[in-house]
Amino acid sequence: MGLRLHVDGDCVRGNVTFDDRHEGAPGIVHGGAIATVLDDTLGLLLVVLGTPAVTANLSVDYRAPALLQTEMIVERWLEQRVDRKLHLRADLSIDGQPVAQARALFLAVEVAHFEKGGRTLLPNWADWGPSL
Ligand SMILES: CCCCCCCCCC(=O)SCCNC(=O)CCNC(=O)[C@H](O)C(C)(C)COP(=O)(O)OP(=O)(O)OC[C@H]1O[C@@H](n2cnc3c(N)ncnc32)[C@H](O)[C@@H]1OP(=O)(O)O
Repeated sequence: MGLRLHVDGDCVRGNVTFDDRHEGAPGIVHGGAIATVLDDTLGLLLVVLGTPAVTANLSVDYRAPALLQTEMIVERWLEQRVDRKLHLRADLSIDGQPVAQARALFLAVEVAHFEKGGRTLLPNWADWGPSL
């Protein structure tokens, strides 16, 4: 998806441009592709926050048609943390106009949680960022 991310204080920002592979309705990005970007890229925010965590719940408000071949801005930040529960936001916009807005509940886990996937893991969570 050509996603480029950078850290800006406690916020992670990035640019993404969807192409024909991500088409849903004619000329419009599939909602599942949008949800994937909003969910999956929250991973870098978790590295910034220093907290391994996984998505427990994700809800997306689709506010305007997301056009193919159009650069969009993705922004993610922590809204609130209560014990293991991280309430995160992720927004997608074009020229400052909202396209999609996600609210997610992530639950903090031990890095060992990811061993269930059977991959060899980097032991230090802070080193996971570049793998995005
Ligand atoms: C840079 C690289 C980064 C790589 C990692 C990035 C992560 C990418 C994001 C993902 O896409 S992760 C993949 C999709 N998600 C998952 O695979 C998660 C699958 N679910 C689980 O593994 C477990 O359900 C989970 C760890 C989320 C929770 O199990 P736990 O046994 O640890 O918690 P528990 O069920 O006891 O619930 C703890 C609290 O959270 C609440 N809770 C759990 N699931 C909830 C839910 N879905 N909605 C609302 N609340 C929920 C639950 O009610 C409870 O509240 P209280 O403490 O107040 O009683």
